[in-house]
Amino acid sequence: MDENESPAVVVDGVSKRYGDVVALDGLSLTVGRGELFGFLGANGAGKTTTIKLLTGQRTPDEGSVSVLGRDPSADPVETRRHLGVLPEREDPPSFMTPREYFAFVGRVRDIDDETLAARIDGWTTRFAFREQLDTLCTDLSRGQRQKVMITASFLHEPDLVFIDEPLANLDPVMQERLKRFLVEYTREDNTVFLSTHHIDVAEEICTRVGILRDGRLAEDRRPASDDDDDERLLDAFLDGVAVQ
Ligand SMILES: Nc1ncnc2c1ncn2[C@@H]1O[C@H](COP(=O)(O)OP(=O)(O)OP(=O)(O)O)[C@@H](O)[C@H]1O
Repeated sequence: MDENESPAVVVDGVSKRYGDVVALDGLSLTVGRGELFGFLGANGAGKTTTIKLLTGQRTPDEGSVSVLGRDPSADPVETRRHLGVLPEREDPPSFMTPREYFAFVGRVRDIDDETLAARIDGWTTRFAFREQLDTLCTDLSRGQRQKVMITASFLHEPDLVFIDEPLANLDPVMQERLKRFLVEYTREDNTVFLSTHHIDVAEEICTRVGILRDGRLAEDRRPASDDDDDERLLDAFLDGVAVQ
């Protein structure tokens, strides 16, 4: 299959252990191009592990993964050129300003100066942080640092973006703007793989949702809309969890 026709993400029978801990146990999952895929699961369910496998930071013990038709561990640097990644709990370099950090990202991702300037302008407008562009990242608030990280992960407008809990630390207005952006971005046939605990957000914006449980995909479905009788996502999530 041509790389441009292959699904955005394929996980095929993947198992991953850390010592005695079984993080993934025969996980299979396919995400098509243009989907806004919500990846849900309890703490420790294996969401971050899955993203690490898909971004070439780990290799499966069994099974295989492919992103955009490529094996990410075979050539992680080349694969990453086509991906955006917003890792959980990561900050921009404390010793750089956002402008310097974006210039660095622009250089390694081959973005020309004019395009880079236009994209930075778009993101600083969307997230209202133009005035912080020349402040050292160490002096930014947590939400401001999160805005910088989100901007950096989308700067090269990759075909596929993995974002882990992107709404963390954003105020409600910024959350709304990011949600709208994600919907628009995937309408242009880009794919977003959104790992989150915000079930309401997944229900609101995702085109498909997977719930990870016991290292496998327990649910793979469209979110319920207000006018249908499908089980709500929260109920589907709670079905597999012993609530005390
Ligand atoms: N480097 C590691 N060494 C040992 N165990 C690990 C390591 N990374 C993850 N694990 C274990 O693997 C399991 C899956 O962890 P993972 O971080 O993938 O879960 P998660 O779904 O992202 O959780 P959360 O929602 O809490 O972020 C957990 O039991 C975790 O303790």
